[in-house]
Formats: sequence, C-alpha cells, structure tokens
Amino acid sequence: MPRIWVEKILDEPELYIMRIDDDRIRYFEATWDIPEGITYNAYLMKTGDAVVLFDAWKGEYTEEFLETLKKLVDPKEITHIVTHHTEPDHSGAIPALLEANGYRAKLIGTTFAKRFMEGFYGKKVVENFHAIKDGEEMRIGGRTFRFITVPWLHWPDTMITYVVEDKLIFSCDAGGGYGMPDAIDDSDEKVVQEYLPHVTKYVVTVIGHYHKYIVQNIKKLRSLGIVEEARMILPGHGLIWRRSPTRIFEHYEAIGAGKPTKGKVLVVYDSMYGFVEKRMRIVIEELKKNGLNPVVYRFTDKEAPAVSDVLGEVPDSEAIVIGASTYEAEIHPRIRYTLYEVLDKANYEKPVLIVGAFGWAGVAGKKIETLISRSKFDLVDTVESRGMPTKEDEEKLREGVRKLITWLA
Ligand SMILES: Cc1cc2nc3c(=O)[nH]c(=O)nc-3n(C[C@H](O)[C@H](O)[C@H](O)COP(=O)(O)O)c2cc1C
Repeated sequence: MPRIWVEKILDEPELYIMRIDDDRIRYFEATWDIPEGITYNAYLMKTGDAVVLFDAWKGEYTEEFLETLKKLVDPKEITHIVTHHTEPDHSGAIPALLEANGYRAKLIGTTFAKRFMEGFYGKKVVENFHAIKDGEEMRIGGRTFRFITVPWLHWPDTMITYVVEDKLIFSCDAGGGYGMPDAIDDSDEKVVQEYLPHVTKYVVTVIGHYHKYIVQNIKKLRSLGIVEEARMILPGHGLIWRRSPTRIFEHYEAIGAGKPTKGKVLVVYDSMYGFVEKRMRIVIEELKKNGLNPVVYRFTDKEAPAVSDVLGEVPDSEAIVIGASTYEAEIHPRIRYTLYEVLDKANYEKPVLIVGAFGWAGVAGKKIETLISRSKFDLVDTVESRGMPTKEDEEKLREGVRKLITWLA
C-alpha cells in the first residue's frame, strides 16, 4: 500500500506537503526500472484569503489525493493551482480536483502548460488558465509569487515558483529524484546519503537527454540570486531541501558536468557463453591491480541488470569499459540497447575502452567504435579477438587497461 504523508512544513505561511510513496510502480515512464519507487509531492499553502495548491499526484492516485486534500481544506476553497509541469505524474489528479473545486480556482502555468493540459484533459480544464511570462510576479494572498521558466527540465512547459517574501522555491521535477526516502526533508544525513544515488539515476534517465539544460537552467536561477538565498527547495519528487537547500542543485550541477569520483570505472558487458566474461575478468583484475575501483554490470544467461541502474553510474565514473560479443553481425542486443541509452542520456567526455569477442567475423568492436566516435566519449583502444582469448590477447587487454589509466593520469 502506498504510504501517504501529510505534514505541516511552515506555520507562516501555513504550508503543507502531501506526498504519496508509489510502491506499485515498476517502470517509470514505462521504461526505467525503479524498485526503489518514487514519490509524488504536492504542496498546499494558505496565505491571506488565498489557498494555493502546487501540483498534484499521478492520476492513478486521484482518489487518495482528494481524500488527503480534504483533511487540510475543502477543495472548493482552493483559489489557485500552480502547475509547474504537466506530465501526468503531477497533473493526473487535477481534472478531478477542478471538478470538486467547482472550477473556481485559477490555473497558473506556462503557455506550453496550457496547451498540454488542454490536450491531455480537454478544454474545460483550461477555461480559467493564466499563462505566465518568464519572471512574471503575481500578488496572491498578500505574497509575491514569481514564476520562472526552466524549459527542457525536462519538458518545454517546465517552470518553478519563487515565493519572494519567504524565499521558497517550488521546483517540481528540478531537484527531484527516485526513491521513497524515510523522511520528508534532508535533516537526516543518512537518509540523504541513501537518497542521492536515486537522484542521479532519476536525473540521467528522466532529464539526461537534455542534460545541457540542467546546467543552463541552474545557471539562470543562480544568476537571479534565488538559489543562494533560498530557505527551502520543495521538489515534486523525493526530499524537501531545507537544512542545506543549495545542495540538491549542486548535486544536479555535478551530474550535468559529469564530475567524476576518483578511481571509479564503469564496466559493462554481455557474455552468452563466457568468452567476453573471460576477457573482462582480466580487465577487472588489471584495473584493481592499478588501484582503480571497477563497478561491474554484466548481462549473462543468469543476470540482466536494469539499464536505468547502468545509466545512473555513468556521470561520476572516470572511465568506461564496454565488453560485447558479436551477435548476428551486430553488437549484442543488450549492449546495443544499453549503449544507445548511454549515448542518448549520459553522453560525457570520458575515456572508453572497448573489448570484443566474436566467432567468425567480429563487427561489434567496430560498430561500438563508430558510435563512440560520434559521441562526446573518447576512444582509448579496441581489443577484439576470436573465441577464447590467447596469451597474446591477454597481453593486449592488459595493455588496453594501461592506456586507459595513462589517459586518466
Ligand atoms: C546467437 C549468436 C549469434 C552470433 N553471431 C555472430 C556473428 O554474427 N559473427 C561472429 O563472428 N560471431 C557470432 N557469434 C559468435 C560469438 O560472437 C562468439 O562465440 C563470442 O565469443 C561470444 O562470446 P560470449 O560467449 O562471451 O558471448 C554468435 C553467437 C551466437 C550465440
């Protein structure tokens, strides 16, 4: 059963989080394996004569959302609904809420948001929609709400709200992560440490395709001075950041920049009958001998790691080793798909060593080389040979690892 959290975050303005922990979901966006689950966070603020709702929950949890909301307020009393991003994991419950509200509330979002809401839920939902301009301020319930667009974090519709007097940033997907942390905020460092890898995985899989916009948009928010002075960052997924509000954006920036963890080398390969495996054991041994820390993901007839987990390991790796067999004159399908996603979502300037095995005519190595040469990654070496590696092959593999290490020095 999904856990529901309703907690008061502030007395003045009166501010609540409504969070549901989605433990039923298996594949976010019908693609990314997330055994760690995800939360949907909505926020409710009572200020002066206004009751403002920031985002909602996924449509699947509409009933739970309305029940939870009714504990805090009669839905008819909601005066404003801010929709930062219309992806249905945040907007799904809004149509039913508007109905319960008697369509009294003003919806606030970007022009794109208006278009998308109408496309998803019909004309009636946007009858009372105010489309903001970037940087526009509105006085609501005695407070100043500034709306700032952050396009492509990760849809064109995306914006954040800054409540000027209280220095609060409502950031929706920006600053979010996977996982169902055992707290609502960052006050417990142990919870934060467990949560941050889920943030990395979230950023790469969900926003990674647009990763240059992560850096650009955070730069934009910093230049407005609101990141440094923020008292709290309140995302649409995961933890609220109030002990150290800037930390989540610093983490996002580090992911955007691909800031490496010293010595971490991501090793990913397939092996159907053990020939690539034999090569990779040599590679891993050589990496360890040289003081590096290989993080290994293998696709075999017994294991198939989640590609989402592999993606989450890329940003802070210093280098990558890809091992692949040739399969029907192609790269093995598991590595082909993994590589395709890495190049699309986690494309960084990092060195790559390619290792291949084939039966009669090796093409996997060459095909990976071509893909790497068209990406930001740097090709260090390709070591590919037939079947069982010979002594000579073994020496070439060790030499390849040494070249990788020299590259890192
Ligand atoms: C389904 C299948 C398709 C294969 N296709 C090719 C191929 O097109 N060209 C080739 O040279 N070898 C091919 N091979 C042979 C493998 O690439 C070779 O045995 C390699 O050493 C496998 O390494 P592994 O046991 O680590 O997967 C194929 C093997 C299988 C099982």
